Amino acid sequence: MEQLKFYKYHGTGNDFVIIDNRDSYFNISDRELISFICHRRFGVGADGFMLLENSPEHAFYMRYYNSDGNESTMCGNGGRCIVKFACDLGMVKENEIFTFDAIDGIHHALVKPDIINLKMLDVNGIEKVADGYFLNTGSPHFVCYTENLEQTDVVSAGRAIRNNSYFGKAGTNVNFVEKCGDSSIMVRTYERGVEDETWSCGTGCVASVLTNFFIHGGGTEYSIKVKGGALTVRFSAQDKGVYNNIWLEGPAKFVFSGNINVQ
Ligand SMILES: N[C@H](CCC[C@H](N)C(=O)O)C(=O)O
Repeated sequence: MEQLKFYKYHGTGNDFVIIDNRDSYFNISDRELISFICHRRFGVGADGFMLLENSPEHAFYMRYYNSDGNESTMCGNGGRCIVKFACDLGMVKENEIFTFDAIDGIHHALVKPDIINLKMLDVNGIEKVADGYFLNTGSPHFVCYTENLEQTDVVSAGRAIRNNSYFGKAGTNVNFVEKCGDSSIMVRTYERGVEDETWSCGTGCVASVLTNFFIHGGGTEYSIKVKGGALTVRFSAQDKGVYNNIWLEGPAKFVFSGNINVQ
Protein backbone atom coordinates (compact mmCIF):
# COMPACT_ATOMS: atom_id res chain seq x y z
CA MET A 1 0.00 0.00 0.00
CA GLU A 2 1.49 3.36 -1.06
CA GLN A 3 1.86 6.06 1.63
CA LEU A 4 1.88 9.84 1.19
CA LYS A 5 3.59 12.18 3.71
CA PHE A 6 1.37 15.16 4.58
CA TYR A 7 1.44 18.14 6.97
CA LYS A 8 -1.66 19.64 8.65
CA TYR A 9 -1.80 23.39 9.34
CA HIS A 10 -4.55 25.84 10.23
CA GLY A 11 -4.91 29.61 10.11
CA THR A 12 -7.58 30.79 12.62
CA GLY A 13 -9.49 27.53 12.16
CA ASN A 14 -9.33 27.42 8.33
CA ASP A 15 -7.46 24.15 7.96
CA PHE A 16 -5.30 22.66 5.24
CA VAL A 17 -3.35 19.57 4.26
CA ILE A 18 -0.03 20.54 2.66
CA ILE A 19 2.33 18.30 0.68
CA ASP A 20 5.93 19.16 -0.24
CA ASN A 21 5.73 18.48 -3.98
CA ARG A 22 9.11 19.89 -5.05
CA ASP A 23 9.86 16.47 -6.57
CA SER A 24 6.62 16.80 -8.63
CA TYR A 25 5.62 13.31 -7.51
CA PHE A 26 1.99 14.21 -6.73
CA ASN A 27 -0.41 14.18 -9.72
CA ILE A 28 -1.72 17.77 -9.75
CA SER A 29 -4.94 16.76 -11.57
CA ASP A 30 -5.94 13.92 -9.20
CA ARG A 31 -9.20 15.52 -8.01
CA GLU A 32 -10.45 12.27 -6.48
CA LEU A 33 -7.34 11.79 -4.31
CA ILE A 34 -7.43 15.42 -3.12
CA SER A 35 -11.11 15.29 -2.12
CA PHE A 36 -10.44 11.93 -0.37
CA ILE A 37 -7.56 13.46 1.63
CA CYS A 38 -9.76 16.43 2.60
CA HIS A 39 -12.72 14.22 3.59
CA ARG A 40 -13.41 14.67 7.32
CA ARG A 41 -14.32 11.00 7.88
CA PHE A 42 -12.54 8.94 5.28
CA GLY A 43 -9.40 11.08 4.97
CA VAL A 44 -7.27 13.53 6.99
CA GLY A 45 -9.94 16.26 6.85
CA ALA A 46 -9.41 19.86 5.71
CA ASP A 47 -11.06 22.89 4.09
CA GLY A 48 -8.29 23.00 1.50
CA PHE A 49 -5.26 21.22 0.09
CA MET A 50 -1.98 22.75 -1.09
CA LEU A 51 1.09 21.60 -2.99
CA LEU A 52 4.35 23.43 -2.34
CA GLU A 53 6.13 23.37 -5.70
CA ASN A 54 9.37 24.69 -7.15
CA SER A 55 9.45 28.18 -8.64
CA PRO A 56 12.32 29.36 -10.90
CA GLU A 57 12.41 32.88 -9.47
CA HIS A 58 10.67 32.81 -6.08
CA ALA A 59 10.86 30.83 -2.85
CA PHE A 60 8.17 28.39 -4.09
CA TYR A 61 4.90 28.06 -6.03
CA MET A 62 1.64 27.63 -4.05
CA ARG A 63 -0.96 25.42 -5.76
CA TYR A 64 -4.33 25.60 -3.94
CA TYR A 65 -7.32 23.25 -4.09
CA ASN A 66 -10.66 23.44 -2.29
CA SER A 67 -11.83 20.35 -0.39
CA ASP A 68 -14.01 19.40 -3.39
CA GLY A 69 -10.74 18.52 -5.14
CA ASN A 70 -10.87 21.37 -7.66
CA GLU A 71 -7.87 23.67 -8.06
CA SER A 72 -9.02 27.14 -7.15
CA THR A 73 -8.05 30.79 -6.82
CA MET A 74 -6.02 32.47 -4.05
CA CYS A 75 -6.46 31.43 -0.44
CA GLY A 76 -5.32 33.99 2.14
CA ASN A 77 -5.21 31.69 5.17
CA GLY A 78 -3.71 28.95 3.01
CA GLY A 79 -1.06 31.41 1.85
CA ARG A 80 -0.15 32.18 5.44
CA CYS A 81 -0.01 28.46 6.31
CA ILE A 82 2.20 27.50 3.35
CA VAL A 83 4.55 30.37 4.28
CA LYS A 84 4.82 28.92 7.80
CA PHE A 85 5.38 25.45 6.26
CA ALA A 86 8.20 26.82 4.06
CA CYS A 87 9.79 28.34 7.17
CA ASP A 88 9.41 25.06 9.10
CA LEU A 89 11.14 23.29 6.17
CA GLY A 90 14.02 25.78 6.43
CA MET A 91 13.35 27.19 2.94
CA VAL A 92 12.85 30.76 4.24
CA LYS A 93 13.89 32.59 7.40
CA GLU A 94 11.96 34.50 10.05
CA ASN A 95 12.08 38.34 9.94
CA GLU A 96 13.09 38.42 6.24
CA ILE A 97 10.52 39.45 3.61
CA PHE A 98 10.52 37.01 0.65
CA THR A 99 8.32 36.34 -2.37
CA PHE A 100 6.40 33.28 -3.54
CA ASP A 101 4.34 32.67 -6.65
CA ALA A 102 0.65 31.70 -6.73
CA ILE A 103 -2.26 31.53 -9.16
CA ASP A 104 -3.04 35.26 -8.79
CA GLY A 105 0.59 36.44 -8.96
CA ILE A 106 3.60 37.15 -6.75
CA HIS A 107 3.08 37.57 -2.99
CA HIS A 108 5.44 39.08 -0.41
CA ALA A 109 5.46 37.41 3.01
CA LEU A 110 7.08 37.89 6.42
CA VAL A 111 7.33 35.25 9.16
CA LYS A 112 7.51 36.43 12.76
CA PRO A 113 7.23 34.11 15.79
CA ASP A 114 3.52 33.01 15.77
CA ILE A 115 2.45 35.69 13.30
CA ILE A 116 2.53 35.53 9.48
CA ASN A 117 2.14 38.63 7.31
CA LEU A 118 0.98 38.06 3.74
CA LYS A 119 0.75 40.76 1.06
CA MET A 120 -2.34 40.37 -1.10
CA LEU A 121 -2.70 41.50 -4.72
CA ASP A 122 -4.20 44.93 -5.41
CA VAL A 123 -7.99 45.34 -5.56
CA ASN A 124 -9.39 47.37 -8.44
CA GLY A 125 -13.08 48.01 -8.03
CA ILE A 126 -16.03 47.12 -5.82
CA GLU A 127 -19.42 46.49 -7.45
CA LYS A 128 -22.79 47.13 -5.76
CA VAL A 129 -24.88 43.96 -6.25
CA ALA A 130 -28.41 43.69 -4.79
CA ASP A 131 -28.09 44.24 -1.00
CA GLY A 132 -24.34 43.65 -0.98
CA TYR A 133 -21.03 44.23 -2.74
CA PHE A 134 -18.88 42.08 -5.04
CA LEU A 135 -15.08 42.24 -5.37
CA ASN A 136 -12.07 40.03 -6.06
CA THR A 137 -9.31 39.84 -3.45
CA GLY A 138 -7.56 36.91 -5.10
CA SER A 139 -10.84 34.99 -4.93
CA PRO A 140 -14.35 36.28 -5.71
CA HIS A 141 -16.33 37.54 -2.71
CA PHE A 142 -19.86 38.80 -2.10
CA VAL A 143 -20.08 40.90 1.09
CA CYS A 144 -23.30 41.81 2.91
CA TYR A 145 -24.15 43.20 6.35
CA THR A 146 -26.25 41.56 9.04
CA GLU A 147 -27.47 42.83 12.42
CA ASN A 148 -27.22 39.56 14.28
CA LEU A 149 -24.26 37.60 12.93
CA GLU A 150 -24.37 34.92 15.64
CA GLN A 151 -27.91 33.95 14.63
CA THR A 152 -27.41 34.20 10.86
CA ASP A 153 -27.99 30.92 9.00
CA VAL A 154 -24.71 31.25 7.08
CA VAL A 155 -24.98 27.86 5.36
CA SER A 156 -28.44 28.18 3.81
CA ALA A 157 -28.26 31.94 3.12
CA GLY A 158 -24.69 31.64 1.88
CA ARG A 159 -25.39 28.63 -0.35
CA ALA A 160 -28.30 30.44 -2.05
CA ILE A 161 -26.16 33.48 -2.87
CA ARG A 162 -23.14 31.34 -3.89
CA ASN A 163 -25.32 29.55 -6.47
CA ASN A 164 -27.16 32.65 -7.70
CA SER A 165 -26.98 32.80 -11.51
CA TYR A 166 -25.65 36.37 -11.29
CA PHE A 167 -22.25 34.91 -10.33
CA GLY A 168 -22.20 32.51 -13.28
CA LYS A 169 -20.71 29.01 -13.31
CA ALA A 170 -17.74 30.09 -11.16
CA GLY A 171 -19.99 31.30 -8.32
CA THR A 172 -18.63 33.28 -5.37
CA ASN A 173 -17.69 33.10 -1.69
CA VAL A 174 -20.20 34.81 0.62
CA ASN A 175 -19.33 36.94 3.65
CA PHE A 176 -21.74 38.12 6.36
CA VAL A 177 -20.40 41.14 8.27
CA GLU A 178 -21.35 42.82 11.54
CA LYS A 179 -19.69 46.10 12.48
CA CYS A 180 -18.19 46.03 15.97
CA GLY A 181 -16.44 49.38 16.18
CA ASP A 182 -14.71 52.03 14.05
CA SER A 183 -11.92 49.65 13.08
CA SER A 184 -13.26 46.24 13.94
CA ILE A 185 -15.75 43.89 12.33
CA MET A 186 -16.97 40.31 12.75
CA VAL A 187 -17.15 38.08 9.65
CA ARG A 188 -18.64 34.65 8.92
CA THR A 189 -18.05 33.09 5.49
CA TYR A 190 -19.68 30.49 3.28
CA GLU A 191 -16.88 29.20 1.05
CA ARG A 192 -17.18 28.17 -2.58
CA GLY A 193 -15.57 24.77 -3.14
CA VAL A 194 -15.91 23.81 0.51
CA GLU A 195 -19.67 24.33 0.20
CA ASP A 196 -19.95 25.06 3.89
CA GLU A 197 -19.12 27.73 6.45
CA THR A 198 -15.42 27.83 7.27
CA TRP A 199 -14.11 29.14 10.59
CA SER A 200 -12.14 31.84 8.82
CA CYS A 201 -11.56 33.08 5.28
CA GLY A 202 -8.53 35.28 4.63
CA THR A 203 -9.52 36.69 1.24
CA GLY A 204 -13.04 37.06 2.66
CA CYS A 205 -11.78 39.14 5.57
CA VAL A 206 -9.84 41.36 3.15
CA ALA A 207 -13.00 41.72 1.02
CA SER A 208 -15.10 42.57 4.10
CA VAL A 209 -12.63 45.18 5.39
CA LEU A 210 -12.29 46.90 2.00
CA THR A 211 -16.08 46.92 1.55
CA ASN A 212 -16.50 48.41 5.03
CA PHE A 213 -14.02 51.17 4.16
CA PHE A 214 -15.68 51.70 0.75
CA ILE A 215 -19.01 52.36 2.52
CA HIS A 216 -18.00 54.01 5.79
CA GLY A 217 -14.45 55.35 5.21
CA GLY A 218 -12.31 55.52 8.36
CA GLY A 219 -8.92 54.05 9.15
CA THR A 220 -6.84 51.68 7.01
CA GLU A 221 -6.17 49.03 9.66
CA TYR A 222 -8.91 46.71 10.93
CA SER A 223 -9.13 43.79 13.29
CA ILE A 224 -11.51 41.06 12.21
CA LYS A 225 -13.11 38.58 14.57
CA VAL A 226 -13.77 35.20 12.95
CA LYS A 227 -15.05 31.90 14.42
CA GLY A 228 -11.51 30.55 14.68
CA GLY A 229 -9.78 33.62 16.12
CA ALA A 230 -8.75 37.07 14.89
CA LEU A 231 -6.99 38.54 11.83
CA THR A 232 -5.67 42.01 10.99
CA VAL A 233 -5.90 43.68 7.59
CA ARG A 234 -3.93 46.80 6.63
CA PHE A 235 -4.11 48.61 3.27
CA SER A 236 -3.58 51.86 1.38
CA ALA A 237 -6.57 53.52 -0.28
CA GLN A 238 -5.98 54.93 -3.76
CA ASP A 239 -9.13 55.94 -5.66
CA LYS A 240 -12.66 54.92 -4.65
CA GLY A 241 -12.67 51.13 -4.71
CA VAL A 242 -8.96 50.92 -5.58
CA TYR A 243 -6.68 49.57 -2.84
CA ASN A 244 -3.07 48.39 -2.68
CA ASN A 245 -0.38 47.57 -0.16
CA ILE A 246 -2.89 45.12 1.36
CA TRP A 247 -1.48 42.93 4.16
CA LEU A 248 -3.29 40.03 5.87
CA GLU A 249 -1.80 39.24 9.27
CA GLY A 250 -2.51 36.41 11.70
CA PRO A 251 -1.32 33.13 13.20
CA ALA A 252 -0.62 29.96 11.23
CA LYS A 253 -0.15 26.76 13.23
CA PHE A 254 1.44 23.39 12.46
CA VAL A 255 -0.93 20.78 13.97
CA PHE A 256 0.49 17.36 12.99
CA SER A 257 2.12 15.42 10.15
CA GLY A 258 1.64 11.84 9.09
CA ASN A 259 1.39 9.35 6.27
CA ILE A 260 -1.87 8.51 4.55
CA ASN A 261 -2.49 5.24 2.69
CA VAL A 262 -3.38 5.92 -0.93
CA GLN A 263 -4.38 3.08 -3.25
N1 LIG B 1 -12.78 28.84 -1.32
C1 LIG B 1 -12.12 29.97 -1.97
C2 LIG B 1 -10.58 29.84 -1.86
C3 LIG B 1 -10.12 29.82 -0.40
C4 LIG B 1 -10.39 31.09 0.28
C5 LIG B 1 -10.20 31.09 1.79
N2 LIG B 1 -9.96 29.81 2.42
C6 LIG B 1 -9.13 32.09 2.19
O1 LIG B 1 -8.54 31.96 3.27
O2 LIG B 1 -8.94 33.08 1.42
C7 LIG B 1 -12.49 29.96 -3.45
O3 LIG B 1 -12.50 28.90 -4.07
O4 LIG B 1 -12.74 31.07 -3.95
